[in-house]
Amino acid sequence: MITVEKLHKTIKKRKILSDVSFTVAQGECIGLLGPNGAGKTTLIKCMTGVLQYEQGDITFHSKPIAQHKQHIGYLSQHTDFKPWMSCGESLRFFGKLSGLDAAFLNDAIPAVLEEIGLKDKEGYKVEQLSGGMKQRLGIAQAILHKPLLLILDEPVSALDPIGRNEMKKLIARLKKHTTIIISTHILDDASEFCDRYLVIKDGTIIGNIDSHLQHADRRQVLVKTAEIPPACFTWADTGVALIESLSPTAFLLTGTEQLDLKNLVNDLTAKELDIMSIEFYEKGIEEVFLEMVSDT
Ligand SMILES: Nc1ncnc2c1ncn2[C@@H]1O[C@H](COP(=O)(O)OP(=O)(O)OP(=O)(O)O)[C@@H](O)[C@H]1O
Repeated sequence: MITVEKLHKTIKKRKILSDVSFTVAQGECIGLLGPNGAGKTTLIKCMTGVLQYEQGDITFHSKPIAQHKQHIGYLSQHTDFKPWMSCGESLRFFGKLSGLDAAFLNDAIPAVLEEIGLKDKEGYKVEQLSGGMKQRLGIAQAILHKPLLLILDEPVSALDPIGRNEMKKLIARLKKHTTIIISTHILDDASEFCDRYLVIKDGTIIGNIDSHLQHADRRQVLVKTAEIPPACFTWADTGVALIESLSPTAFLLTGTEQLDLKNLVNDLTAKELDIMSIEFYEKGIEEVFLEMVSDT
């Protein structure tokens, strides 16, 4: 379990993080979301010990997180590999810096390169790698020592759709045995592997979105019809206050209070509307996020 409690961080006399508190349970995969400049990277740097903070506590299994550095894997926003080094040399260099011994690295490097889809690239120079490949090498460096906690700062930002897809599969594999915190702006991808999201804005956590919760607003119903409703059709007397046409055959209905799906189906069928599907409207993570950051 990771606990961040009342964290405050000031940079150049400017408050960057203010009273940040949250917990992450073992095995959870948490998405850290927020607009540009919200403080995500600063928070991550405080958690990984890259930055000091003037107030607050960060603990991992009840001990200061600084005592668990060997259990943390970190992919920074900008990887810092030397272009003239090969992938294998780079991993060996960072592995040695982390105190990993040569015998361990001999086995671990080919295995991790295979895991992240850079098999056979051990001898490739970093300067020969694409941006996406470099980002994958960054992940390799972060997971080389088999960390218990993996913190990834925008791991998919430089990847093409194929690379993103591979990354999603990799994260899905890693989350089986690793607690993961991911900062990302690519919310649709994150929704495939995150259990929960922390939303940060102006250095403060403004909300927590549980991805298992259905973001359905029971006042909103999405109706799709088999055909364009006839000109004589009217939505009147169905208890619906607002109708938004999303397409000629898709309508978002909003009631002043919770809508009763069964009554609505009966009313619309009585009006001979040819319903193809009807369901409570479920907001996507992006829509929920945008509402949160614009409301506060
Ligand atoms: N070394 C620094 N000196 C001055 N200001 C800084 C420094 N590092 C960060 N900041 C400021 O702190 C704020 C938070 O930055 P941070 O990089 O943590 O945000 P972020 O949420 O990660 O943004 P992004 O999504 O754009 O990466 C920004 O206003 C940034 O300008």
